[in-house]
Amino acid sequence: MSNTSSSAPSENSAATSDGNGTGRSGSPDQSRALSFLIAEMRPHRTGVVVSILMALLGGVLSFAPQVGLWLTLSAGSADLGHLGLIAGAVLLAIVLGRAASAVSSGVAHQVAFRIQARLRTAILKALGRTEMGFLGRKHSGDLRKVVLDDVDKLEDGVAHLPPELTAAICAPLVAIACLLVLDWRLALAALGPPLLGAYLFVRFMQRGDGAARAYYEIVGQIGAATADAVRAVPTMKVFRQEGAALTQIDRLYERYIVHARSWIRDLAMPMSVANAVMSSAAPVTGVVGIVLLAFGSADWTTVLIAVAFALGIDDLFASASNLSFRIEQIAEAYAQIQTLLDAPPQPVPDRPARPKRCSISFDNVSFRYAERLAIDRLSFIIPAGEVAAVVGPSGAGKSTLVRLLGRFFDVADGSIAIDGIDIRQIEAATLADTVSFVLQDVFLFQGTIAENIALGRPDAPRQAIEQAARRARADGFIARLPQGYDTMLDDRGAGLSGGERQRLSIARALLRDTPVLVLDEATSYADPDNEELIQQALDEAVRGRTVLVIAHRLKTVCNADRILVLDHGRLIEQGRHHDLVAANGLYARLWRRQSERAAPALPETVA
Ligand SMILES: Nc1ncnc2c1ncn2[C@@H]1O[C@H](COP(=O)(O)OP(=O)(O)OP(=O)(O)O)[C@@H](O)[C@H]1O
Repeated sequence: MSNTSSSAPSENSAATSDGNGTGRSGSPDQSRALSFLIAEMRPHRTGVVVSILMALLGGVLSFAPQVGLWLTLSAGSADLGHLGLIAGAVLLAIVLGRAASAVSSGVAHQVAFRIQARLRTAILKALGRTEMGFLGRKHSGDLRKVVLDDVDKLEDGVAHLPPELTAAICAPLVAIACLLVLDWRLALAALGPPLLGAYLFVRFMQRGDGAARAYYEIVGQIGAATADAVRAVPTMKVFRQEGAALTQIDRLYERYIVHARSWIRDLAMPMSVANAVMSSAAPVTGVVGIVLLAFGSADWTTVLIAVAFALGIDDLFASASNLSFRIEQIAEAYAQIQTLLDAPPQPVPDRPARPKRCSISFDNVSFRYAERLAIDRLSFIIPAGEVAAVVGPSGAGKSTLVRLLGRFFDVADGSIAIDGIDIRQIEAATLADTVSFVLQDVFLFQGTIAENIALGRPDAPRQAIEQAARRARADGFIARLPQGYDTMLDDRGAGLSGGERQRLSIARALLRDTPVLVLDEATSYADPDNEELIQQALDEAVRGRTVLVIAHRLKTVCNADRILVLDHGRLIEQGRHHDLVAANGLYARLWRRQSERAAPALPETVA
C-alpha cells in the first residue's frame, strides 16, 4: 500500500513538475488554496520576503561554477594568479549561495511553523464555536487527520514553496540571460526544450486529468477502508469478521490496479516524456553547438560554456520537480481545513440573560438526527432543587434529552429554558457556569490529576481542588498515586479504573459548583467498593442542586422527586416511583423486569 500510494504521486510530481503545474494550478481548488496560503503569509511578509530574496541569491550564485568556467576560458592565458583568483571567487560564491539557500529555508520554516500554530488554533476555535451536531457528523479520526496531518501538509507547503518557486523561476532566467550575452542561437537552443516540454506537459495534463482524479479517488478509498479495518480489528476479531474487511480491501485493490494502469498509460508515461523533453536543454544546446562549430560559426569555448549553463537549467528543473506535487497536496489539505474553518457557528444570543433560580423546563421540544426523530414533542418542568430521573428503554432518547439541555445540539422545535430563560439566550460561558455534566465517558487529558480536576476552573486554588476530590471520594486513590495530585496522567488516564475516572469527573463537577447537574449513571462498576464510593460521591454532588440523572438501574432512583419515563422520544409517564409502579405502565414493567433479575446488592438511591 505504502509503496503504491507514495510512489504514484511522486512520479506524478516528477511528471507534473516543470510545467510549473500549469495544467492543474489553474484548477479552482489549487488557485484558491494558493490565495489562502498567500493570505496566511501576509502577516509574516518580512520573513517571506527575506526567504524569497535569499532563495534568489542562492539561485543566482548556483551559476558561479559556470561563470567561473566562462571567465577562465575567455581569459585565454594560464596565469596561475588569475586562475587562483577566479577559483577563490567561485568557491566563495558557492559557499555564500549555499548559506543564502539555508537562510531562505530556515526563515520559510519559521514562517511555516507560525502559520501551522495559528491554523491549528483557528480550527480548534471554529470547532469550539460550532454546534456539536456538526462534529457528530464527522468521524473523530477525520478531525484528527485535518488538525494534525493536513495542517502539517500546509506547513510543508509554506516552508518549501517560496524558496523552491523562486529558484525555479529566477535561476533559469539568469541562465538564459547569460546565454543571450554569450550567443543568442545557443540561448534559443537551451530555451527550446523547457518551452516545448511545458507545452506538452500542459496538454498531457489536461488529457490525463480524468485518469488522475479516478486514481486519487481510489487511493483515498483504500486509505479509508484500511484505516477502518485497523480501527475495527478488535470488533472484527470478536465477530470473526476479519475476512469481510479484507475482501472489501481486496476488491478496492482490484479497482486500484485497473485505475493505476490507465493512470500510467494516460498520464504517467506521457508526463515522463514531457519531463524528459523539459530537462534536455544541455544535450540540445550541445548538438546545436556542434552544428555551429561544424559551420565555423562558433568557437568551442563558447559551446562548452553554453552547455554548462544549460546543465544548470536542467538541474534546477529537476530540484523543483516536486513543486506541482506540493501544490496538489496543499490544495487537498486546504479543502479539508477550510471545511472545518467554515464550520457553522452556533447562534449566539441576541439578548443574553443569566438564570438565577435554576428550574428546568422543556416546552414541546422535538429534535431529529438527520432523518431520525429522537425527541418528540417533549414537555415537562423540574422545579429548582429537585432531582429528576430520566428512564426508558435503550434508544428512548435519554442521552439526547440531556445533550439538548447542554446545547450540544439546538432543538428543532419548541424550547428549553432554565429559570424561564430560553437556553439559546444564555451565553455559552454562562450556560457552562450553570450546568455541569458527569457522563459515563469521562474525558481526561494529558496533564496532572489536579489539572484534570480543574478543567472547568483552571484558576481554582489547590485547596479547592483537594476539597472537591475529598468530597468526590477520590482523595484515597489520588494519595496512592506516585506524585499524588501532581501525577501526570499518561495516555489520557488509561491506567485509572472506570470508577476512579468517574470520581474524578464528579470532583470536577463539585469544583465547578454549578446549580444544575446532569448525571449519566454508569451502567456497571468494576467492584462493590468502587460502587459504594461513587454512590457516596454522587449523594454529595446532588445536594442542593437541580439534578437530571439518566438512570439505567431503577433502584438507584426510586427516591427521586420525579421520574420521567421516555419511549421512542416521547414522555409517556412521569411521577414518583410508587405512583408509577401503581400505574402499571412501562415504568412498572421495566421495574419488574429489573427486580426479577438476580442483581447484586445495590447502594442507597441517588436522591
Ligand atoms: N449521533 C447520532 N446520530 C444519529 N442518530 C443518533 C445519534 N445519537 C443517537 N441517535 C439515535 O437517536 C435515538 C435516541 O438515542 P439516545 O442515545 O438519546 O437514546 P438513549 O435512551 O440514551 O439510549 P441508551 O440508553 O442506549 O444510551 C436512538 O434511536 C439513536 O439510535
